[in-house]
Amino acid sequence: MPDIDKKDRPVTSVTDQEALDFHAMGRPGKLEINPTKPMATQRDLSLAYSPGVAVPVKAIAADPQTAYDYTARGNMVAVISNGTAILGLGNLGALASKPVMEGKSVLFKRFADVDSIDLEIDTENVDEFINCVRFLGPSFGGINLEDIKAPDCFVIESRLRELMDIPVFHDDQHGTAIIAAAGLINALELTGRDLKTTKLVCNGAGAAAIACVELIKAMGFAPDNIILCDTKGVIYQGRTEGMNQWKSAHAAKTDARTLEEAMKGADVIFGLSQKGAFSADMIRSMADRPIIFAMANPDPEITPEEVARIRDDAIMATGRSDYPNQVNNVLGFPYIFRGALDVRASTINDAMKIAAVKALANLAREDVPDDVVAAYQGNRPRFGAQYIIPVPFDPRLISAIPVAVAEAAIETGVARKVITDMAGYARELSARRDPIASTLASLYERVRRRPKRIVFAEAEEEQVLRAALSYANQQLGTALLLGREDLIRATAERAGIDLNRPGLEIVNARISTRVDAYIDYLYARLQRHGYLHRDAQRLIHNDRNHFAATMVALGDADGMVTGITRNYSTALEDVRRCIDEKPGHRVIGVSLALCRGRTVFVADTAVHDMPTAEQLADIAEEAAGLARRMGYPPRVAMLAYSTFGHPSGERSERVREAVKILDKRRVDFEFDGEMAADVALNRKVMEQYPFCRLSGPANVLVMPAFHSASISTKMLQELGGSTVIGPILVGLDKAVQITSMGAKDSDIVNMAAIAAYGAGS
Ligand SMILES: NC(=O)C1=CN([C@@H]2O[C@H](COP(=O)(O)OP(=O)(O)OC[C@H]3O[C@@H](n4cnc5c(N)ncnc54)[C@H](OP(=O)(O)O)[C@@H]3O)[C@@H](O)[C@H]2O)C=CC1
Ligand SMILES: CC(=O)C(=O)O
Ligand SMILES: [Mg+2]
Repeated sequence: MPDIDKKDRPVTSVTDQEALDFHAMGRPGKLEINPTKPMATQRDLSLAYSPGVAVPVKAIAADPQTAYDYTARGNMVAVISNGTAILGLGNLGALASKPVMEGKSVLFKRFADVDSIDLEIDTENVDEFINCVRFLGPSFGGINLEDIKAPDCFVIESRLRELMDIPVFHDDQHGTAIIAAAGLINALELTGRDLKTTKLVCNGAGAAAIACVELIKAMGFAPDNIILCDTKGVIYQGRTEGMNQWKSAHAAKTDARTLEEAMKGADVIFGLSQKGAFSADMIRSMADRPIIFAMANPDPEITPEEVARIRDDAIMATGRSDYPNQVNNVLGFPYIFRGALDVRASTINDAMKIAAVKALANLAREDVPDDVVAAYQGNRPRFGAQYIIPVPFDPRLISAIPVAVAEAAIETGVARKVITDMAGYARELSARRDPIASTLASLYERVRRRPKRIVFAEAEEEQVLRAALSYANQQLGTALLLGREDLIRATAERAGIDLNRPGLEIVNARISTRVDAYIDYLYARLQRHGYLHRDAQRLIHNDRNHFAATMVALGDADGMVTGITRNYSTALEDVRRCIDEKPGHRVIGVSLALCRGRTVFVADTAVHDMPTAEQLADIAEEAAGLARRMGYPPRVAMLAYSTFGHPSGERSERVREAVKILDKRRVDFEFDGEMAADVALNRKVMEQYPFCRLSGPANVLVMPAFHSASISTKMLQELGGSTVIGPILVGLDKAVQITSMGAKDSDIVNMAAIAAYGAGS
């Protein structure tokens, strides 16, 4: 059934060195802590600390529930491990588990806006561990236990659940079980199987495996149809070696003694064990249309390619994000805790888990709406063998799962706060999620499906080489490294970059056979602009930007990225000598500012110094077009210092005029102005102008001039903690992106991917 062709193969998305560099870059690790209140003045200090802080102290002492109102507790989850079962890597200790735990904390924030901190506890003694965690209750709204080996994890979790009055949830058990159960329900439906008669083998009898088996039994799976295996083989009734009470509870009445024997004729196999545990023969021996969930991380028990070589009727899932059907607890824990925290649940009970299973399974069966297609690489997936479970970047997860979990908590009486307006709650949840991550992820995915040849015009620079390597490693296409070969090789050697890997090609301008064609092309364009033939020769021979842009213009590359060694406007002038604007378009720069869950497009941040009214209208059209292509229905605010005529002034006139021009052009997006930035961005302030035609806060801000665009985006970045991507060049006839000088390798690769996307991926 799965059609594993080239595009579905896992991309070796990162090298070991890249992973280390990523973690070491900037502030080491993946987390930092930021205050949520101003701490600038004497008054702030008096409120936040002594004497003001005494007031909430007394309020909490009088009524502990008010801790949810006056402290961060209600949105704070601890991710706690002792590192005894780190992914499928085994017991590597508390300290080594820190990157995974920081990662889980980041995922809490990224996907569900839950604040989270990792705590690594350096003991394998169960009692010590419990004692360490049990007293942390006042600090957190929930405890997410992670990567603790079985059977210790069962004792730890159940004792902590008794001792603490906040949710304690061992993610490897219940998170995994919830996702696996949701995927299984859908796979059974697709293969026409009945829960009660399906035969399942689960390889692994640890934390994840035992929880999966318990949950699916609770959902109606016949206990006699399940066989568990561990390193000693089948867990059968009467076995004594390597047993514990949790394994015994699931010991099967069977003559099978090995995994190989157990798998003969099985309908479903769960792998929650170790890399490579399933052989080709085992897969071959399964029933027709088998369901194979190889969930070990980072490497599955068997890969989808291996399965595809053996049979074509399987439904295949792994724990990885680089294959279809990712069965991984990342789909669960952020959202389950979100729902539990929002109703101040005292626990996460079975009803809440089953509600999450159903919500997840149902979501995969729903039609994927237009505004979500971006999360699915631009393709609209349909419920089927290659799509049994939503992808982690599906923006619907944030509203679907927490609502189901919160409702179940309220119904079962474990909620300490009742939400009555569930529809309003769902809307609030959606607003917590910033869609840019999905946008960028889907942009990368689209490029991966239609890879492009991108010239990296400054390939003698180390960060450009790193970006090129990352571009190739992520299978976005071929990175053409433009520069002097000896210098590129010297830089690569210094940086430890292997230039022989596929996807990297050096283009040595000096010996290129295309030089004459490039000179002729450039001379033909520039001869009536005061350039001699030898000027064109000089530009092609000596200037990387002209060479690269001409390569793109003549179709020898799909796009280019430059900007590290030359300021933006100079690089743009170089490019414009070689490439025109797209007919009917205007070249502008648009910056994406991502701030506190919001994304705004700011234009023009690159080209027009003091645009005329006509040019402002063009800028609005170009920026709205980009926003729409990136999945945001544009709401354009034409910004000025004044709002709808007040205070009046000559500088706002241009902006008012631009609005009239857009009216005349009958453009197909929302726009209004002139207005000040607070009116554009703040719903409450906008409500003071009931005639304003924007249906909500603007997401495209057209600035009255280059200086205001540039100053405001840079201030957002430096003072507002925003991430700013761009300026992204739009309106050119070919795909060219220019980074800022000194951009990091990750910025450069983003721009290269945006160029590749612009080239028609
Ligand atoms: N996709 C996902 O979301 C998740 C995947 N996992 C993966 O599941 C695996 C197990 O994790 P977890 O349950 O936390 O770890 P545990 O340490 O609690 O359990 C590991 C279990 O796997 C068994 N096992 C190990 N190697 C083999 C093998 N070659 N054949 C049969 N059984 C084997 C062990 O057997 P024994 O009892 O004999 O020692 C043990 O029962 C890991 O690879 C992990 O990455 C875990 C959580 C989530
Ligand atoms: C995904 C996860 O939690 C694990 O593999 O342990
Ligand atoms: Mg884990």
